[in-house]
Amino acid sequence: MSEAIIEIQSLSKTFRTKDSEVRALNNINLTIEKGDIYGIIGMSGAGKSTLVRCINMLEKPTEGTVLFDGHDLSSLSSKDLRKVRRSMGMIFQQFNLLMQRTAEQNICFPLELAGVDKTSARKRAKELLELVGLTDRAQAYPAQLSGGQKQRVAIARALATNPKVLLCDEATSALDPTTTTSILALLKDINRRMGITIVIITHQMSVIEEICNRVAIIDNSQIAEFGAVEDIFHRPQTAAAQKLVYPEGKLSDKMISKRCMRIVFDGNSSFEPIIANMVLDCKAPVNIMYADTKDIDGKAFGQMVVQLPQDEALAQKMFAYVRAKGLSAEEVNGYVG
Ligand SMILES: Nc1ncnc2c1ncn2[C@@H]1O[C@H](COP(=O)(O)OP(=O)(O)OP(=O)(O)O)[C@@H](O)[C@H]1O
Repeated sequence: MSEAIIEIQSLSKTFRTKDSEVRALNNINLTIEKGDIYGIIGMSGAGKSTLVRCINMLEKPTEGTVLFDGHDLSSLSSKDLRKVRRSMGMIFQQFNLLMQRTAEQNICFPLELAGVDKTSARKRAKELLELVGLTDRAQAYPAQLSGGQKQRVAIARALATNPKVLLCDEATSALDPTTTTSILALLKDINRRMGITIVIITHQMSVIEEICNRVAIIDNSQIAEFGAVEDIFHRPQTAAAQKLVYPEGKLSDKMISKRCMRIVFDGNSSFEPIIANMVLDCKAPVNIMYADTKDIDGKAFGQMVVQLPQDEALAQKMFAYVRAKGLSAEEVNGYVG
């Protein structure tokens, strides 16, 4: 049975400066369950970083509560809060490593703060360096490491105190696509092997699709939509979700005032030439406005947007054809990114 590890209840955060007030979070309710890889996605300024900082109480909520493993964090003494924080590892976009310390010494750092003796700390650091694939770089300084390697050290450091949750704030945003994939694979492996719950803050839907099982979309300081990643990717309900899921920009100019069908390939169908067969079956041509599909072991993943014929009966026939093949299809009428 699933069990909540983080419960955010009616949480709001207002920043007050001398002459202004910013409501960064407005009535957030969110439950993250043990073992989840939970994505929190939104545009710049939506409130993502504030939310993650409220989860570990680096930022005190103006209203509402955060329950961590059943404990109301705002009711804890600072000593207890420090203890709980050790159960929440965190990694950042800019890695935040200590530049004057080697990889191994960076990993030992939180253990030293927790009062662990040097020998035990070094032993644990060695295990973690092995886990993140950096055994041979133990004595390297951050300046001698690539971005991906630095993030691996940061992950090892975050895991040093055996956290229950790993909070990742734009952890792959400074990395190239290949390195991003390898870091996400490492996080997935850590989640599976160690059972650590992972919270991923990002502005990239590709990150969510790659490793998260659940997602919350934060827009304008509020949760616009949340649920299983598959459901949101197939059927985004709100404008905020659609903006993230649809291939924005790449087709917006072409799609203005055109009636289109978005088809999602989720790996349940083999990659038969579905559009070609639909055209043959319906005896009407279509324009492919956008396609981002990939073939993995003979299964199709990704999405495609095709312009539908003007004729209503033909358009409906095309929807029926695609859905009969077990694919999800929805209309994106006059969508402008
Ligand atoms: N310490 C602060 N004082 C005043 N305003 C703040 C503070 N921290 C954040 N804000 C404001 O709160 C809002 C949300 O910011 P936040 O950094 O949480 O957004 P974000 O979604 O993480 O954005 P980004 O992806 O650009 O980092 C913004 O309007 C921001 O200017």
